[in-house]
Amino acid sequence: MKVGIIMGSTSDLPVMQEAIDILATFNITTEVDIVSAHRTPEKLFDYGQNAHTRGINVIIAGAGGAAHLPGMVASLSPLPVIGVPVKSRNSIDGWDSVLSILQMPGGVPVATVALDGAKNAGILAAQILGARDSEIQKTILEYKEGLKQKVIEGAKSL
Ligand SMILES: Nc1c(C(=O)O)ncn1[C@@H]1O[C@H](COP(=O)(O)O)[C@@H](O)[C@H]1O
Repeated sequence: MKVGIIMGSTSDLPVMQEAIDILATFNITTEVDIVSAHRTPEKLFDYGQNAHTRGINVIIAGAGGAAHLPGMVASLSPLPVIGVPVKSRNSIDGWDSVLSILQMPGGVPVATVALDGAKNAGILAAQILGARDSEIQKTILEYKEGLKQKVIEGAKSL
């Protein structure tokens, strides 16, 4: 089981690192790459058409600005694509990225997380894999238990 994590630019890495990190804590293998629909269109086509043949099960795609990367990958790949809108430099407060990833036409879904929500993208990818892998699902249940305990402990310290 492997998650492919792609982003439009190395400048997205500080945000996308959170997806890489959370998947590492779940012991899920990731393959990280920079792919841009605008700047490396041939690489985008190759990635979208072949990711599923290379053993990738879910794709997380992050991009800022006119964020065409997640939607274009979704148009080419049979895999589930999770889109991460990134609030990049010169963005219109991140709305440019949010809307261009969220508002996909019918037939080509991208599961869009919150602005800079790479951590949730990683968790969602793990949950998708966990639907078919009981070990991963167990890890997710433990993670959820940890969240619950933190809230309970926090409430006790009030
Ligand atoms: N949205 C896209 C795509 C794409 O969608 O193909 N390629 C790069 N970008 C975005 O441009 C922003 C600025 O990139 P630079 O920092 O490299 O100028 C980044 O957030 C990137 O995701």
